Amino acid sequence: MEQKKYTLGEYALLLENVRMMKEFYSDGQDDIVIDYLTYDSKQVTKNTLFICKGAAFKAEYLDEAVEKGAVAYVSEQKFDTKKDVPYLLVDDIRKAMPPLAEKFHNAPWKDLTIIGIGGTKGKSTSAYYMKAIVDDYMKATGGKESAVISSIDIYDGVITKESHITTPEAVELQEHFRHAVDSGITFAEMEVSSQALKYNRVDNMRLDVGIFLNISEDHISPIEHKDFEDYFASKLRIFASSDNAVVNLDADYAERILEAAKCSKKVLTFSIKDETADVYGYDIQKDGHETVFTVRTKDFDEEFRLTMPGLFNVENALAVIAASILVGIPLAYMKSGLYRARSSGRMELYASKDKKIIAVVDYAHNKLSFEKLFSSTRDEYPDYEIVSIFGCPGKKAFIRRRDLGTVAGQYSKKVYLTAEDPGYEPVEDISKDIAQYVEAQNCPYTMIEDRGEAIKAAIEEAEGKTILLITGKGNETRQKYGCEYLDCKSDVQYVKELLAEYDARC
Ligand SMILES: CC(=O)N[C@H]1[C@@H](OP(=O)(O)OP(=O)(O)OC[C@H]2O[C@@H](n3ccc(=O)[nH]c3=O)[C@H](O)[C@@H]2O)O[C@H](CO)[C@@H](O)[C@@H]1O[C@H](C)C(=O)N[C@@H](C)C(=O)N[C@H](CCC(=O)O)C(=O)O
Ligand SMILES: Nc1ncnc2c1ncn2[C@@H]1O[C@H](COP(=O)(O)OP(=O)(O)OP(=O)(O)O)[C@@H](O)[C@H]1O
Repeated sequence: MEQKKYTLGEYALLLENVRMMKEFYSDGQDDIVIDYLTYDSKQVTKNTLFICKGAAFKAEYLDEAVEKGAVAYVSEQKFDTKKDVPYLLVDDIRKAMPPLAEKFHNAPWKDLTIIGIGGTKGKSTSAYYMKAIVDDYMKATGGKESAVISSIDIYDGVITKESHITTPEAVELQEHFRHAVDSGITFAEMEVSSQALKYNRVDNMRLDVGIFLNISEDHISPIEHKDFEDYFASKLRIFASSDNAVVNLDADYAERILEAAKCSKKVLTFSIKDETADVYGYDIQKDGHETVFTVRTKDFDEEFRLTMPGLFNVENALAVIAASILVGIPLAYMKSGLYRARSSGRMELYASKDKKIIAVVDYAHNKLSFEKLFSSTRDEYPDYEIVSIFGCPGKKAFIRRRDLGTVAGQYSKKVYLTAEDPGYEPVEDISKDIAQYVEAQNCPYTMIEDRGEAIKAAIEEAEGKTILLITGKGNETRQKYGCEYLDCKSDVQYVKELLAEYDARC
């Protein structure tokens, strides 16, 4: 469908109306129609309104943009461009992007039911649980597969791609929503990161439901959040954008989360501990590889099943059951969707033919997820000894080295320390940092930089029934070394190949 386009003057008026405009220089070109909006000079085409933003922005990007067809730029400062071009100066470019993006794409979010998912851990898993439920409902009612914006991948009806960021900038976000609406899609699930909330990526749109899963110390570093309060306060901002809210009563700081959620029209709580929760999960048991649990709400008291391992996933399931209730999805689709739901690179389980080795590829990489993963594995597989294989990223979230080393050391028979996006830091230095905490738990360890070699050694050296927890990379096929992303096999690929070799040997 052809979208309505606006003139430079109309964008200027918008910024004036929302009191963001500092200075407008039109050079008499108010009536020029804007055909494209971007902050990346490489993407500029004819009649683009170009956004200058970011710490790494250079004046030469603007010159390149003008050369390629930008007819005006929005910026916090004036640039001495090679060619004279109109400009719109604003105080805060991050705040200015969402209204511009919303107008350029004609507010597509208004035509979608959007479920936003926030929290330290479980966002991607819950997004795919929600998607499975919505898509079962859509299939039964003749609707289109829902759109999803997650840290794993993005689907919007037009684009399917691996993600590089959890929550895109408003310019891309609204473009994905526009694609979805134009493709006839009516539902979207999206992860809402703390960075997105801090840096206004989800301004100028509403979530039909905002889910708050949990909060634990993470993402604190010079390039993310300066401290826990900044991280937590950013996460709580999800409710300011949500019509309805879902809150985990079992989360740390639940009272403060509930207080913040009060600005939403309706709040549904969930819990596996508190019977008074609106969505109460109880009787959680294993039935073979399946997790069985019962859910009590004011309208039903029903058994659900998850085929994806991980007892902690019951919490993610309760969250999306609450969201499904809020958007009116019938019970049958909650059940069928959750039964088949999967999340790529999360709790993917592979066993050797003799069942002596189970390899779990998972994405746990902070304290909260490590504690949940290791304790849940001990409960779900009591006959197996845990051996873990993981690393930590270079130059960020330093606290993880202590937390992961300690938790893994507590639960594991042996730890293999390996590469996980080392960036500019030598893997050996990162591994040594983690190793001191593993050692403090009297747990033996080995340092093997190559992930494939580390997994291979763990399989070859396994004694008795062993469950390998291979964490932190999921299904990713790239490792960050320096500023380069180098192609590599995913942990899933390594596990499949190495278990096949093991089976052939036995
Ligand atoms: C703090 C923050 O929001 N940073 C994001 C932000 O960077 P920025 O605005 O500073 O821009 P920049 O990277 O300095 O680049 C400068 C500008 O030059 C432009 N450019 C660059 C090259 C060129 O040739 N031409 C050109 O026009 C770029 O398009 C960009 O606009 O905009 C960039 C996209 O333009 C993002 O990639 C970047 O995320 C960085 C890489 C990042 O790692 N962010 C993490 C911390 C993050 O957001 N993580 C959360 C998950 C964590 C959580 O749960 O909170 C997430 O949502 O992914
Ligand atoms: N509700 C939960 N509580 C704690 N840990 C969880 C929960 N759900 C999943 N996990 C663990 O956290 C890992 C990451 O899960 P997931 O990718 O769903 O979270 P996320 O919030 O998207 O994470 P990230 O912000 O790192 O992308 C999983 O592999 C699992 O080990």
